[in-house]
Amino acid sequence: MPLGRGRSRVSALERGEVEGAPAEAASGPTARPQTERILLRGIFEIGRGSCDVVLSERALSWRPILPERPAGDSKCELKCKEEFIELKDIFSVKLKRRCFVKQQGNGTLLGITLFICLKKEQNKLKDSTLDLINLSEDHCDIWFRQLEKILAGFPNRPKSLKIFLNPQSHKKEAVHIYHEKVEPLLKLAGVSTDVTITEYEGHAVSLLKECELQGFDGVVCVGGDGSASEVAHALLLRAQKSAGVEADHVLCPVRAQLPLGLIPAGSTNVLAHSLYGIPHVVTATLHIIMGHLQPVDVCTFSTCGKLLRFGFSAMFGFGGRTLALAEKYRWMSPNQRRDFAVIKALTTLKPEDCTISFLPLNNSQDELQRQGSPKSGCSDHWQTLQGQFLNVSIMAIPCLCSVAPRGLAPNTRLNNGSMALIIARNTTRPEFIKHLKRYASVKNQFSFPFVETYTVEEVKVCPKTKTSGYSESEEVGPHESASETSLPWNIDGDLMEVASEVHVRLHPGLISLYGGSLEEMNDCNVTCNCL
Ligand SMILES: Nc1ncnc2c1ncn2[C@@H]1O[C@H](COP(=O)(O)OP(=O)(O)OP(=O)(O)O)[C@@H](O)[C@H]1O
Repeated sequence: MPLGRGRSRVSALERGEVEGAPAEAASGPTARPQTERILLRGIFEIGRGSCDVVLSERALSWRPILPERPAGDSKCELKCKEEFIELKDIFSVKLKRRCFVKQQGNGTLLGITLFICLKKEQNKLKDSTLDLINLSEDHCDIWFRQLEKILAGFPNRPKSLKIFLNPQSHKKEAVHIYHEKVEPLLKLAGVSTDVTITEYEGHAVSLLKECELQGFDGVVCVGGDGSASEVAHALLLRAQKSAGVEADHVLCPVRAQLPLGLIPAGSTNVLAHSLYGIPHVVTATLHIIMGHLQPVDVCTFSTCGKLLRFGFSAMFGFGGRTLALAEKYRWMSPNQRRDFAVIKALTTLKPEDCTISFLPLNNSQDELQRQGSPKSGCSDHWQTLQGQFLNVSIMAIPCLCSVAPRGLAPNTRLNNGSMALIIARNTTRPEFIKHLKRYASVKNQFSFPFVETYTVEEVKVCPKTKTSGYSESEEVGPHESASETSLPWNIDGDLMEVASEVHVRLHPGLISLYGGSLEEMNDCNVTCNCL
């Protein structure tokens, strides 16, 4: 750790209550500034010894008080090392009291307990405590009030949350996960909650159309990708309605008014995994409590000029067919269903005949825009690919998941203002399987002659229908039912059957999610091999 001489960060936490070191406070290893104004100074027992404790504007630091020793005693110097935590890593403060069973009143004061967010390995966050022991009511009261005042001053930390919980997610454990792991931490942090248990698919959308959101600082979804993207979609629809924007034909959508937090409780948790670097419930909860906000790019998916939905990623071809098959076998367990669908889709592998047009993200084009040329006039920047494609992925976020720990689109970021367009042209089944297997390994999954990747801001995928060739913005014919002509799209894990061209546009930072950026994260360990 790059710390100043004789100063170390939160080692008392490592020694004390936290099992399984190493740990460091969530904001990372920065040195404590020396020029801060001191707010309070006093004596507390920390660990097993008395300490001189200083509360300054950004940190709480302490140094053991030791009896005087001859100068140059190196052991003594070592013991006198100052330790500190940054105040932004503290999420709650409580008075610590000893209460006996059936005791009336408050019990005997022991001191103050600070609740701290610690950063562990593999992007995990963990809650921990630091006890400042002092039996004086007056002394503790002054410190307690000052610390409470400081904690109330972090603007992004939510005080009240609207929570949507899908009881059917994954193995129907979302309710249990919420009550066991999420609710206690929210209570500890003093966050009030209003929980709605969804009753059917689309319930969150209809509730979010009408429900009162005034007084809430954020919305949280407890579930998998289907639920999470449904709530994100609903929040964005609501924002358009509030701003008087016609959502069906939205070109420049307005931002969601409230941030969204995701508690991973589904069978796939790609969104939460991409956001937190790990699909870990306590990590997700602590990001929400600490008010870590991350603007995230969102796509609009439209067909025939009408909005299908807001979303973060889509797959067409193999990815769409696999989901369509998995949905048919809902009675199987989520993992069985997924593996079975992958194998079935591989045995019936077939390419889609389509035209893909895309607008590459282009700096020179950005320059043109800055100089005043309208982007819509630059039609010659569009590029077109025509042919047979096994899979088309369009991803605004990296899409980390257990089968692709570095992400399905490892080169994109949550808010880099671009989407990854990844195309697998027609090839033999063994070659395509090799490409899929690479997602789980450290080798480059894109280094195949049939795979192409582009960084884009807009994409149109126009499938060729049996009856009428390429079906750009075409309504379904009189003798065709939508299901006969439509093709399956996987949009954020939700199945959408679309018959015509799908137009995908990127909207940078359209929603704020509680989480961290991938740059701050690390350790995307490659551990699995699904095929
Ligand atoms: N009470 C409910 N009964 C049935 N479906 C529901 C209910 N509440 C929500 N849903 C819908 O269930 C779908 C899937 O839920 P969710 O994503 O939470 O879990 P999952 O299927 O286990 O995970 P994933 O989508 O990540 O594979 C969502 O589209 C959501 O709209």
